[in-house]
Amino acid sequence: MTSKKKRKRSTVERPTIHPRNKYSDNPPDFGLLASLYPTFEPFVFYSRDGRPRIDWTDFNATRELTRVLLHHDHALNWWIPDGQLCPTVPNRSNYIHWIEDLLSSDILTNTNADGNGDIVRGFDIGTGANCIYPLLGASLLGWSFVGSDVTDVALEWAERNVKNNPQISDLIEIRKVDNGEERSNGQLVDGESGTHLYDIEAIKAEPAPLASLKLHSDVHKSYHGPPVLLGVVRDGEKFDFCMCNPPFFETMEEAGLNPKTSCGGTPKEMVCPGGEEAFISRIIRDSVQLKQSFRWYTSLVGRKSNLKILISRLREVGVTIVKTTEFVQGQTCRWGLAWSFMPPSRKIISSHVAEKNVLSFTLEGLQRKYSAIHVLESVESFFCSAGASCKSNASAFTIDITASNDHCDTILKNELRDVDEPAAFQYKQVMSNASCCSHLPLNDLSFRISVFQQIPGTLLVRGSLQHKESPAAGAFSLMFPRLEEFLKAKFCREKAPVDGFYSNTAR
Ligand SMILES: C[S@@+](CC[C@H](N)C(=O)[O-])C[C@H]1O[C@@H](n2cnc3c(N)ncnc32)[C@H](O)[C@@H]1O
Repeated sequence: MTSKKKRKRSTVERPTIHPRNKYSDNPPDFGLLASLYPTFEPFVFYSRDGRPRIDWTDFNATRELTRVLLHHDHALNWWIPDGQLCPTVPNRSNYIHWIEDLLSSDILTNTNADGNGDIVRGFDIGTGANCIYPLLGASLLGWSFVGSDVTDVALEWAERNVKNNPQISDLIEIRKVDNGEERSNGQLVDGESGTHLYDIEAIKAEPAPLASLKLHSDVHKSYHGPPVLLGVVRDGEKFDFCMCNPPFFETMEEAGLNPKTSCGGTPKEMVCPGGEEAFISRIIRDSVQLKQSFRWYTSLVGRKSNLKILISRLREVGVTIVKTTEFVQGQTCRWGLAWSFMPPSRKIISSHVAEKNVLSFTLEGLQRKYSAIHVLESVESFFCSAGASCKSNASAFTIDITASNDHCDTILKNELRDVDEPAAFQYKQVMSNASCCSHLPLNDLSFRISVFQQIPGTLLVRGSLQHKESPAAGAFSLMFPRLEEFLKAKFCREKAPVDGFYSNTAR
């Protein structure tokens, strides 16, 4: 086995996780679970360093892991049929804890859905056969749920998973979404036609006149599928929140199958026309009608470019608040998006300064021959060529960089000579460069660049400043766009479709 293939267990490699997550201090111990659960034991093997592992590309192994974790740590009985989307328990728990944070924050006036301050009531849009969010929310926090879905298999298995847990079954209702043509609130709905945690944005949106529900951005992607909230939420119902892990993709090819994991997922679970942008836009449109029926509307978002589009839609419809968070899960990054129409209970102060400490961009439409490791090497050459010190961790896909004032100055004063020369990457001096920064603060700048795979052909590059209060933070903000420019020029020059996967940088 090469050294690259050896994956070291370290705090960097472990998914960053919510501090209240059961697994934040105690990641699942496969060895212990194998000794306790004979059905799990055949899936565990030991690598040369003696650590117990499972084959993440084996659906049966990931499903059995989820089953034993839910049993061992949450006292839940659970199962799904072959091929259905298999949730990872630590990751799904992060979303639950983020909602818990939203509900307990003093951002909104603190009246809960049932008005008596007791039971939290949630709505899980597309609960799936696995019914994971209601099961976790009910067992961890005593929340009650309506879990909706459209497919027979999801409804049947979600019901089974609820009934097999009598201790919480009273808390969960599985609700069928009619897949036919129906009218709701006067709208025709088409029938047939998918850590750490920290806020990256907290904005108080300006209410906009709602003369029409037609959004400017509707020209991009629209949803033509079964009802989502409108027509599913009943008259007079109130909820504290809704949550959703939407069908992310527009086609099954786009969904690809991450060769590193096998979490299953049928086309009906993973795909919807218009992908997540269209699906979440429908939730937004429904929320405009349902307004204060929910205190918080939330959804997962799989692509950062969509997050930006969706935030601008929310600004258009006059929500009172938008919150976002980033869920880092191994090499995958997802975002949480939350909004409300409730009056905020206090003035929200923009976390603008904090945002500058974490910057990111996506590289979309990567040519097939390139992977995260090539991007990582180029990041290294970008900074090393300016003299900065770089310590890379290929297994965690990160590079820690320390740059002096002079190194930053070199980067900011220069432009790329030829991005096709990766090995001998050079800078060309441009003395008249207007954006150069020759009077940077003297402290060294330390930051980490991480590369995450989002979906096949799309990588997320994230830079995080190690010392948030560093006086050199401004230099970091100036250098990062240079890195983006460099990597995009090198890796995303070809915008042609690659195996059915299209770049959407122009959106
Ligand atoms: C990505 S899966 C999420 C399943 C589960 N919540 C999880 O996180 O593993 C998306 C689910 O949404 C369901 N779905 C698609 N359109 C829907 C709609 N209009 N209303 C409710 N569920 C829908 C699919 O059947 C699928 O079960």
